[in-house]
Amino acid sequence: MELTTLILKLFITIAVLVGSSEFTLTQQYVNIIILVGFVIALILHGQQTEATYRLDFVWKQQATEEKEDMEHLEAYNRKLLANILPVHVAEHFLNSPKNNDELYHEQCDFVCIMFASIPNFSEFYVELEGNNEGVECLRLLNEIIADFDELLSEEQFKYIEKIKSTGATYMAASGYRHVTAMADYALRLKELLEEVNEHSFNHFRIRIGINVGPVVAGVIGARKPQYDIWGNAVNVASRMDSTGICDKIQITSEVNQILQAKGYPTTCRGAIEVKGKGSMETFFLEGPSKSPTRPNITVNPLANSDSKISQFEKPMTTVLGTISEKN
Ligand SMILES: Nc1ncnc2c1ncn2[C@@H]1O[C@H](COP(=O)(O)OP(=O)(O)OP(=O)(O)O)[C@@H](O)[C@H]1O
Repeated sequence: MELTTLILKLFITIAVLVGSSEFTLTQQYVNIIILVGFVIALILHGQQTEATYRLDFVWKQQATEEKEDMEHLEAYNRKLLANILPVHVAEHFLNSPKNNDELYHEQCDFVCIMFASIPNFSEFYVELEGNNEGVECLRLLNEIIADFDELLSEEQFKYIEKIKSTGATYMAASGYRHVTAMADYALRLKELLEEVNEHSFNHFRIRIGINVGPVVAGVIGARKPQYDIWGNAVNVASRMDSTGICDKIQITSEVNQILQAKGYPTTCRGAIEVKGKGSMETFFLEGPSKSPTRPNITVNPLANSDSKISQFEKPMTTVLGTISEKN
């Protein structure tokens, strides 16, 4: 603005001088050339300023778009990670420094572990031309596992964490306050498979085992991290499944003690031989709790007072089978 005023003033001064008789014709030409040069310089300056402003605007817009893209990517990565790992573990990895190769592990004093298998799925799985070399069988298994996953998004099961599914075996865990939720979940799995059988005209049978005890939780692998739990309590839970009976939920005496106190009907199976454990008395969970008002917190006869609250106490977001389901 100031520059424009200055130029105008200069123009007027020159015009006055040009008009005066003191100036010769040559001087007048020189002055006109100077004036024209000045005007051209002014126009060029104006254009340059406008170009700079435009460029600045485009860069700012690009920076905003890139920032938004980065934010979307970060949110997407968080979602992906939350599908693979429990939320608190995913947070740990997101907040830890890059190239952190340290093994992530946690000692959990008391966890409820469940294994649920469909033993006769292997009979159903056949690779034939008619079923797209077995793909149709896998499609049905995927639907069953996705239904099991979907159940976990219900409010009452939010403290249950899916650990993994291996073939036709589904593994989940919960904190010590949620043994009853795990029992309810196991009962729902049975109902769900019955519904699947009705709709698909199949005769799948489910066999479930539940145990409680201390575990070590950790993440194995860097490029394809897998969250898992290990320990004798996990082995016994797996044995409760593998030594179980189809359509039954086999539980250890510790689980039985907790569930009975909460009004769940159970029956004693008697002593069975468990590899690595010898003879174990086990029980079957027969149905839902008969207690009308069942408090959320389960009194745990095994937990000592200074027992650490495991990470399973934290509510987990739904862990769905396929990544795309959550996005
Ligand atoms: N984190 C886990 N995920 C899946 N399965 C597990 C896990 N930990 C233990 N198991 C299963 O628990 C079962 C009992 O384990 P254990 O170590 O007592 O026996 P094993 O001799 O290694 O197993 P097996 O007799 O099946 O060969 C095994 O079948 C094992 O696959």
